[in-house]
Amino acid sequence: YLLSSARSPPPRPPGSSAPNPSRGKRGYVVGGNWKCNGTAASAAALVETLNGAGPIPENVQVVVAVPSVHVPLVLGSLRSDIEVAAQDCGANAKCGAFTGEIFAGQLLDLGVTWVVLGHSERRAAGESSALVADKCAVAVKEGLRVMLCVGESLEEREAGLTAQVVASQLAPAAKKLSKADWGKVVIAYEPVWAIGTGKTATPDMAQETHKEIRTWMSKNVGADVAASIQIQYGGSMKGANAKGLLSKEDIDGGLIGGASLTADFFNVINGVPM
Ligand SMILES: O=C(CO)COP(=O)(O)O
Repeated sequence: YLLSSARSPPPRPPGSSAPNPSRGKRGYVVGGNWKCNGTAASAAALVETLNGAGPIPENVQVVVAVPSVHVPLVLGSLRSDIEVAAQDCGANAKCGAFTGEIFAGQLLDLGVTWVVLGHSERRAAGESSALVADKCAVAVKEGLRVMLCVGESLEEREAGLTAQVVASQLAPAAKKLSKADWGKVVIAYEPVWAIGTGKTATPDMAQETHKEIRTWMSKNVGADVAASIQIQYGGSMKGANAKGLLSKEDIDGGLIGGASLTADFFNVINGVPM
């Protein structure tokens, strides 16, 4: 697939947010998931808000996941130190007769550098972890970076199944992806009960699951990958609660829904420890 990126390359290569010496090699990734919100006019206004917000700290990589229909508008107008993600892509490994799908290579062709995969709202619409893993493999092969979302329901948490659920969501990806592929992946831990509900996991609850994810990755993919992979927290994260979450050892950023549609997104970004 011929790539002719419409956007000049981002100033920082993927994955190169500056390290914080106290946390090994990992910098932070803060994603804004706009979900299925907005019009062309409101997307343009949000771009203006982001363009006018202050500088981004050295140790943070910022990405916004915008509705596919708004990708060209955002790529053409957004400040170049924020990267652009799609919210999904197809499992098809090429262009062709796949009505309604978007091939990962088509996203790269536009200048999109990331894709969110396996969001709970897509899983609720019927996506299996096996399908999500297939999509991850195609996306990474084409050169996209992936935010791979996992997370348990309230029922599962109350039954003590959180660690098992996230492991089962990661397992098919672990079968499909090589260690090098994992270098292109960020895991977003998003407990379903915290998404859009105003109920945030406490920093300690989130840290516990992030640590379990890292331990699982160490056993099932490799200690090196586990040590370097960035794990974002998502679920009612906003400026007011970001600092507490981001101060935790295994929380390497956030994936922000509602608050990413407002200037509060930058309060999350600025909540990252220096
Ligand atoms: O789903 C989310 C990000 O992907 C989180 O959404 P909220 O921040 O609106 O809870």
